[in-house]
Amino acid sequence: MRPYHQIPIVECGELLIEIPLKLFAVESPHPYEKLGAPYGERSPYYLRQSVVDNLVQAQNYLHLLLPNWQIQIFDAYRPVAVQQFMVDYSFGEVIEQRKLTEADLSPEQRQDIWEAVYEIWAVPSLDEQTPPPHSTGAAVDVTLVNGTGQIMNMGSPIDELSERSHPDYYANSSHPEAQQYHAHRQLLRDVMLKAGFQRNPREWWHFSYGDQMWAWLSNQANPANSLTARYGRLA
Ligand SMILES: C[C@@H](N)C(=O)N[C@H](C)C(=O)O
Ligand SMILES: [Zn+2]
Repeated sequence: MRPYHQIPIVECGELLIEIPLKLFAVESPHPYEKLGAPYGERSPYYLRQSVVDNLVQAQNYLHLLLPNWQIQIFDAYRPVAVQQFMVDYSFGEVIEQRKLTEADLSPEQRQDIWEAVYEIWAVPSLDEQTPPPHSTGAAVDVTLVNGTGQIMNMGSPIDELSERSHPDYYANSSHPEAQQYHAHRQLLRDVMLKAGFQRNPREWWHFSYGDQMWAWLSNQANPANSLTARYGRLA
């Protein structure tokens, strides 16, 4: 359980709709589809209606500052089966990086690897009270692309299992490159928050609107609020 799982979900029934991809840059091929994640008939490029509206708004704010830049969509809707697939895939990746063999793992090593995986991945829970954020259609993983179509360097790739994923990892560095990374992360955060999103405190790329994490972060930022989540799990 994470603290945000205490937030009640009052499902509003809003539709999951296709993201108008022609308005955005898009990571292609889709990073999890190319790994064989089991989307079935579903597409990752769907979000709840208000979440799409806010994403368009975020890009409009970006255009006021930098007319030719774009928000690049890395991932959006993620069925629980895909969440499970990605969690298992990441577990395997850590084993490989550490040059271990799954059959030989001690219980402590296994536990340590799961802790590393769940630092950035949500548990693929089927409990309706604790849905993975992306399975609600409220969460989106994004980055920035400049006017010449180059993906901005944020100082770490999306989904890296390391402290570099923390949004403020480069905040106090005196290195000019690191300051650039932080400036890019702040720009992305500023336009997304202005459009109503909240950012995951552990990941510079993960934003959501209307889910439990969003309500919890909004309530933390303003203790006078007692927001509930408007989106629960879809599948
Ligand atoms: C790992 C990253 N892509 C992500 O989406 N993390 C959040 C917490 C999630 O799994 O919902
Ligand atoms: Zn995410």
